[in-house]
Amino acid sequence: MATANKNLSDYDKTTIPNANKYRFGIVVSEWNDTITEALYEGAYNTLIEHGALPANIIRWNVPGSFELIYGSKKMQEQMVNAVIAIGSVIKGETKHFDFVCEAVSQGIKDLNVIRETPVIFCVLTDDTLQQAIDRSGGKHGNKGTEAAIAAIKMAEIRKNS
Ligand SMILES: Nc1c(NC[C@H](O)[C@H](O)[C@H](O)CO)[nH]c(=O)[nH]c1=O
Ligand SMILES: CC(=O)[C@@H](O)COP(=O)(O)O
Repeated sequence: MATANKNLSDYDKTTIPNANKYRFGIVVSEWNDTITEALYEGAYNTLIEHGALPANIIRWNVPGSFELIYGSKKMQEQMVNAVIAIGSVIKGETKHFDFVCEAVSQGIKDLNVIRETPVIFCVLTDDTLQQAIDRSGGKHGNKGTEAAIAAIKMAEIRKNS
C-alpha cells in the first residue's frame, strides 16, 4: 500500500504502550531542515502524547542523512530504549541520491541487526520537495508520527523479549 493510500499519522491510539518508562534518542539530519524539523516535531509530539518524558528524549543533529548511520550508532551506546533516525533525501541532478538512500537504508538496517537497540528509519526519500512536504505534516500525514509509534512498539518488544 503506497503512502498515498495510507495516512502516515493514522493509527489506533488505544493499542500503543505507555512510553513513560522508555528513553528515546532522536538523530536529526540538517539537510532539508524545514522537512527534518517538521518530522522531528511530529515524532517528539507523538512520544510526549503517549507518555514519554521530555527529559527522556535526547536529540542530536548530524550534517546529512549519510551521517545518520554514525550518529545512530553512537546514540545506541547511550542509555536509550530506541533510536529514531530522521532525514530527508531529495533527488537532484545526479546519481548521488541513489547512493545516499542506499547507504542510509543499509546502514540503519545493519545497526538493527548488529546491536540490541532498535533504530527506526524515519528518512524520506523523495523525487520532489512537494513529496517531502506532503509526508512531513502535509496531506499524507507525518512520517515522524509513524516513526515515534514504531519506536514505542519496538522498545516494548525489546523489553519483553
Ligand atoms: N543531497 C542530500 C544529502 N547529501 C549529503 C549527504 O547526506 C552527506 O551529508 C554528505 O555526502 C557528506 O557525507 N543529504 C540529505 O540528507 N539529503 C539530501 O537531499
Ligand atoms: C541526494 C543528493 O545528494 C542530491 O540532492 C544532490 O544533488 P545533485 O545530485 O544535484 O548533486
